[in-house]
Amino acid sequence: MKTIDELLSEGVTGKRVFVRADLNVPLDGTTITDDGRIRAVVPTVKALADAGARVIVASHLGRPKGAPDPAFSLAPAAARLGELLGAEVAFAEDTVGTAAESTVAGLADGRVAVIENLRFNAGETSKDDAERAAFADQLAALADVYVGDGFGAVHRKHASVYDLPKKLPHYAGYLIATEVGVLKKLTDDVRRPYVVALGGAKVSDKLAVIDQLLGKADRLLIGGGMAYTFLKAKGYEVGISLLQEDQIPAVEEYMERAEKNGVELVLPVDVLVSSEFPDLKTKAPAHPTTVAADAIPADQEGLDIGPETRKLYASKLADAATVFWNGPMGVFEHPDYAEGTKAVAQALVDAPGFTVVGGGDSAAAVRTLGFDENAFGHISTGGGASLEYLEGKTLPGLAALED
Ligand SMILES: Nc1ncnc2c1ncn2[C@@H]1O[C@H](COP(=O)(O)OP(=O)(O)OP(=O)(O)O)[C@@H](O)[C@H]1O
Ligand SMILES: O=C(O)[C@H](O)COP(=O)(O)O
Repeated sequence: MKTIDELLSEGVTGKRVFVRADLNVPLDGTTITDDGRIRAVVPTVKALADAGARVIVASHLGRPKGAPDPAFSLAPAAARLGELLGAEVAFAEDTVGTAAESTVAGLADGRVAVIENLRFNAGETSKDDAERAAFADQLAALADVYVGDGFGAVHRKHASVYDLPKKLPHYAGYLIATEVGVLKKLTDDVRRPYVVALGGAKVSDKLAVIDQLLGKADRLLIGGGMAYTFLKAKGYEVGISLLQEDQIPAVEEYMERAEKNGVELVLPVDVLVSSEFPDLKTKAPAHPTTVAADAIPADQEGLDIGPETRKLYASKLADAATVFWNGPMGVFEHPDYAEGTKAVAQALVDAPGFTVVGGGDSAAAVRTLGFDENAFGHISTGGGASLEYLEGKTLPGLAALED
């Protein structure tokens, strides 16, 4: 993989450099609630700009349906990037076409532009190779060189991640180099006990990872939205909790295999439930009830792990030599459902070993709940991406940079 340092030594003055970042930050309306992913790409953007490149920063945000949707505009992220760089950042209101072309044409050497959300275009995420390649051609027309630095999205076979680097000279940015360097430590010679904690909401994406982790981790702690498919597979009723019904047979097999292989698969023993998802805007009191994991009422959903589970998970992390944690334990954005995530974060801080937190929302949770970033071994910008890396999968965005 060629790195950005090689690009810089070749000289970039006046070159149009396309930086594929992951600016998929949590938003409350147009307010960014955690700018960690923007800060993470600053070293790459700054180095290129300082060397006289014309920098085009591109990213996805959320999961719009292949068409413009103002709720997912990158305009707030562009403004924040400008503040962090201490320089004006131009914003193109379209990803490709006239608006993007004229913004890029107007860039002076050493200046930066952000183009609108890549996923406003169906070609970005298309499963059709030709459609993706056609969109990548449009993106390629904007630039001379490609720098991949959106670690959080390298597991996606998307046009800007996988197809575009094939069309331009390509290099890995500083963030990707750092992330891969740290995660490699967890795949090469991991110190034991190795404990993995999994939660969050992208259940279908992340359940498959457990298949591989069963051969690697000593203990798996399951929380967040992920837990209810396990509880259901155990024969419990989960009410209206997040559930991946089609994965139940796979989860049953994971539980059997864990037992056979001597991997501790730890599930919640109690959960906080409510009949309503909380209002994350007003943060109005949600008045949840604590119930045993096998007593979730039919009309209620589990939204955090309960107090006994918090203690149990803390005890399972207390002697860990290596920890990887992805996915909040509950809907931490609401104070009534933040205690589970706080307890696991605190247990990582207290654990004697090397701790890695991965994921956009997991990293945001750690910071917004008031933890010191330096208390963790590494905070990765990638959730699904880091899990798939640990799984040993070939990640499209890394493979494309290696080619
Ligand atoms: N029990 C639950 N029910 C519904 N949503 C939940 C539950 N527990 C956690 N969540 C939600 O999960 C979301 C985060 O999940 P996600 O899988 O996106 O994690 P992540 O750290 O951002 O990883 P990635 O980077 O892959 O997106 C949070 O917004 C949180 O509110
Ligand atoms: O949040 C993430 O994990 C990355 O930005 C990738 O987003 P995605 O899961 O919507 O592809």
